[in-house]
Amino acid sequence: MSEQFIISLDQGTTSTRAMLVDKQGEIKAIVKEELQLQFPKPGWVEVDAEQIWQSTYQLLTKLLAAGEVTASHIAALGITNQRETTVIWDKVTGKPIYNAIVWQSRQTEAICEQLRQDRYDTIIHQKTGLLIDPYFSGTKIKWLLDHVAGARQKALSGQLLFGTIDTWLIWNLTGGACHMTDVSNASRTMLFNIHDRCWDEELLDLLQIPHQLLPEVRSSSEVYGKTAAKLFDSAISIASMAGDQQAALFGQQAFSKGDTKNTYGTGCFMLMNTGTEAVMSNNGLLTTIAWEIDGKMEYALEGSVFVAGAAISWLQESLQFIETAGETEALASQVTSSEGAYVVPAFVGLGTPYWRSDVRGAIFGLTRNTNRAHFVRAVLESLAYQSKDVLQVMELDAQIKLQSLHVDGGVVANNLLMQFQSDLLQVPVIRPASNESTALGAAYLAGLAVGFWQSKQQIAELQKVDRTFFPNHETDHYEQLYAGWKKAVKAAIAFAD
Ligand SMILES: Nc1ncnc2c1ncn2[C@@H]1O[C@H](COP(=O)(O)OP(=O)(O)O)[C@@H](O)[C@H]1O
Ligand SMILES: O=P(O)(O)OC[C@H](O)CO
Repeated sequence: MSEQFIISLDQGTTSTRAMLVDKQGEIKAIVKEELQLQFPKPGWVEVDAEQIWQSTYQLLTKLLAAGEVTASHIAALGITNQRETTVIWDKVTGKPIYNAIVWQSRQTEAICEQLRQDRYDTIIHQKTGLLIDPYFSGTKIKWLLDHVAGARQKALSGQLLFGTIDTWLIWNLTGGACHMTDVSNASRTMLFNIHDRCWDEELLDLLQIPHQLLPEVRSSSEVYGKTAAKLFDSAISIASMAGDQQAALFGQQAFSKGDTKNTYGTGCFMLMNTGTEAVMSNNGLLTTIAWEIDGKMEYALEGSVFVAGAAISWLQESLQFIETAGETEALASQVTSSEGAYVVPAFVGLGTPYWRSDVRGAIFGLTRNTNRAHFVRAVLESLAYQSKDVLQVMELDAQIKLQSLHVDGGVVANNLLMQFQSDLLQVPVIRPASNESTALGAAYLAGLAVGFWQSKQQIAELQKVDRTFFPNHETDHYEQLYAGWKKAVKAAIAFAD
């Protein structure tokens, strides 16, 4: 049998998934394993990096068995990963010196506050496209070197290696032969100059990070190396690495400037392809590298909503208004509007474009008539309003008018919300047939590198749409609703002030 599949490995925050993808872009087998996060102190989020590697390896073995194939049937393996999460390990023993610090973790807030006070905001934004925040890897590396006994000394003597999860996995998969990352992951470290395409010496000095700790930065689609002989019955080429949000953009075939996707999971991540131009935002969006293919780097603007699906989980788990997330659609359909009720689910503050971590959730416009259906509808609508908040500044910064929005993530099963999103934005909302855009993106990038697919054009032809939601053109009505949302957000901010 010839090489029939690409393996796509999607290492996310709460789970790892591995898939076999065929030439038609169909997923032929999928296996998944949950991960145990650790919360050692309030606001800290960590995970056992060794567990990530061990479970990934087991999952790959399981995938081959589930698909009834051997490694010789695999054309290439692609890696996509939760971004920013930081691991430092000893290159001799291969053991991490501490847990991986997860992107959500706030333990480096004090380091960030110092950088803000020292007025590094502008320089960091200009060089990296990012804002100073514990979210990104740079301050997490500094924290590890400062807090783990002996780490700084070992780092200086070249004994330690740093990596985001892509790097940690490729290093283990290749038996230590590849200490590499790709440009999309590097662009989330707050150490990478996204214009000059290199680790930035000034930022490394600022955070006291020795250069020898850092991986070599490669493109997102090329053969980096092969899996170590001991792992599978034959070696598999590893041919893509990409951060999961960028991979989702690629998986949605958002190849042209202005193409935009929104992933509705726990939070929302919206990315717009801005082509070869790194558009710098004046409104709190991040500028990030989308991917590099054949020496050509492309960029994206990114905005995030902290609470999206998490608000649905809140209805289910904390308020017990619903038993399953899916019920929200039938419930909200019982009414034609929220009748003036607005829920601002700012449980952990507001992200783009407000960046107010001190704001908390609020409810407005209740009447004696407001019932469960109105309330659930208001929560669903809040996801669409928050996405519009992000998109408005994105269009402004990119000087691009959105033509349609590609969507993915667990929440997009909700037809009522997708229709409302289309009405509110006044553009078609396109839901793909497969909800695995992230994994498909990594598969496509790997497939391009080994000739499994010949071109982006060929990949674009694989696109299968489940449903397109077209806008209802009562624009005044939706503008009025949105104006109400803006007032609600303003009032929630005023309450925090
Ligand atoms: N039909 C639905 N309507 C609204 N929300 C939903 C629906 N189905 C799932 N969700 C929500 O989607 C979220 C999970 O999406 P997922 O993409 O798996 O998230 P993540 O990758 O961030 O863990 C949960 O918060 C869940 O409540
Ligand atoms: O693992 P996910 O899908 O929640 O994605 C996490 C993001 O990459 C964080 O930037």
